[in-house]
Amino acid sequence: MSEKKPFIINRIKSVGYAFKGMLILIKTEASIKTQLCIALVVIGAGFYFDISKTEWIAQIAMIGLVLSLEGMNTSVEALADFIHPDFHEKIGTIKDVAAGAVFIASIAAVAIACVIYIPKFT
Ligand SMILES: Nc1ncnc2c1ncn2[C@@H]1O[C@H](COP(=O)(O)OP(=O)(O)OP(=O)(O)O)[C@@H](O)[C@H]1O
Repeated sequence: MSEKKPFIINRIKSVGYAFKGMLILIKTEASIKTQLCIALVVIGAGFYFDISKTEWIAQIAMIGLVLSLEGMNTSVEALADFIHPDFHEKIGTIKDVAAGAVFIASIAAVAIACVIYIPKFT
């Protein structure tokens, strides 16, 4: 806690910590790297097919949702491993549920990609 510093300084420091966390995710997590590659391909497809403003909004929102949930999933996994490094049924369930959240968002992202891009091929 850094309560004595001015509000704005604390906010800037928090953004710095968040940025550091994002870099750690991108540098160390294979799943985030994979999701980022998919995001770049889909962004490229967006420019190639000249998708509409509404389609860009849906696409950017889904990319943000999947990447941020993937980050939260990584954080839950790290926390679970730190708290309980040994095998435990509950840890397994906790990790499965966190992964399940990413899966739900991924299904929605694929569905939105189908809605946007399938008509471009027909
Ligand atoms: N300590 C544990 N106790 C019980 N089951 C576990 C434990 N650790 C992992 N598991 C099981 O293995 C699965 C994969 O866990 P793990 O931590 O390896 O995640 P991962 O999906 O491989 O993550 P990443 O892709 O980031 O490496 C979990 O969803 C859970 O079912």
